[in-house]
Amino acid sequence: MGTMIGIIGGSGLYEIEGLQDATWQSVASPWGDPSDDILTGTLDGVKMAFLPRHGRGHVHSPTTVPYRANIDALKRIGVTDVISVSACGSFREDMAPGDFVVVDQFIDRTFARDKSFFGTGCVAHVSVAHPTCPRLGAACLEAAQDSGITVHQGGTYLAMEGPQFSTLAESKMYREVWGCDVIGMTNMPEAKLAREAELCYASVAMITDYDSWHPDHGEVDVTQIIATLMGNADKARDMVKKLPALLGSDRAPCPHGCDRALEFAILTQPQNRDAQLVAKLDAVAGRMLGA
Ligand SMILES: CSC[C@H]1O[C@H](OP(=O)(O)O)[C@H](O)[C@@H]1O
Ligand SMILES: Nc1ncnc2[nH]cnc12
Repeated sequence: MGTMIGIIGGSGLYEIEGLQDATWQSVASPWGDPSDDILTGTLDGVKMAFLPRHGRGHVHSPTTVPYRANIDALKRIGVTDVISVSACGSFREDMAPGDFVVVDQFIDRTFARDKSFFGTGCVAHVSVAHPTCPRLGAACLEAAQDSGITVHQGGTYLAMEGPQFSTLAESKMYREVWGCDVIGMTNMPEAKLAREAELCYASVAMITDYDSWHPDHGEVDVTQIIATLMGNADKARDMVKKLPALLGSDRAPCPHGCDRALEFAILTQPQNRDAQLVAKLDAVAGRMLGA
């Protein structure tokens, strides 16, 4: 099977440049409409897909991003590796605005989103102990370093519901008690859904601010975030351009098993499965369900 890199662009990253045969294509999903059309093309001989998470023109809030449709649509068009690029606040002095962090853990505090493709009539329990793919994360780290970006390896991302930013008390708790490194509003349930869909997933946080805990920086100011994002977006595009050469067009089975996550996860017996749900799972779990 060939590699197809899927980039989910967060706030400030609504398109990427340099794709050969670039086309915006509409992808229908049984899970609803994705955030936008998907830009497909080729870069250095590797197939690429780009989906702006909030839609072009920033239409979807973190709560209303159609996470299931997005992951389903990416898998449906053949994406094998998903890289999320997201604007994030920082809980660490040494992770400064302008820096990137290759996130490897999450704490999920979101509560108003559909978090699974599975449910009544087809129950599955996948492991998300290690929610990101180390192979893909390593490629992102190298791509960022090669682009001259100050990038940190590893970090815990607190996923909050939003859309309001954190209170000072929350910010201090996430930092001092829970030991989180960065905060954002969108990587959950995205990472969990990617695992259910047996896709490798890596997350690159572009630091835009110090959230509200920092005594010298006061509260989060979205105009400041946007200003930082404008500088970050070009860096993110540079990083993306380096990824195809690092990942290559031939794809071996994931050494960490991301592409086999459903192997022993589906508990509902074939005779007890809901036919409609099984049909909706054709792209996500067709390998296991034979749908
Ligand atoms: C523009 S500030 C808040 C907004 O930015 C982040 O979006 P994304 O993760 O898609 O880059 C954050 O999660 C909020 O949605
Ligand atoms: N401080 C912050 N909190 C949540 N999401 C963010 N996105 C960018 N900065 C953020």
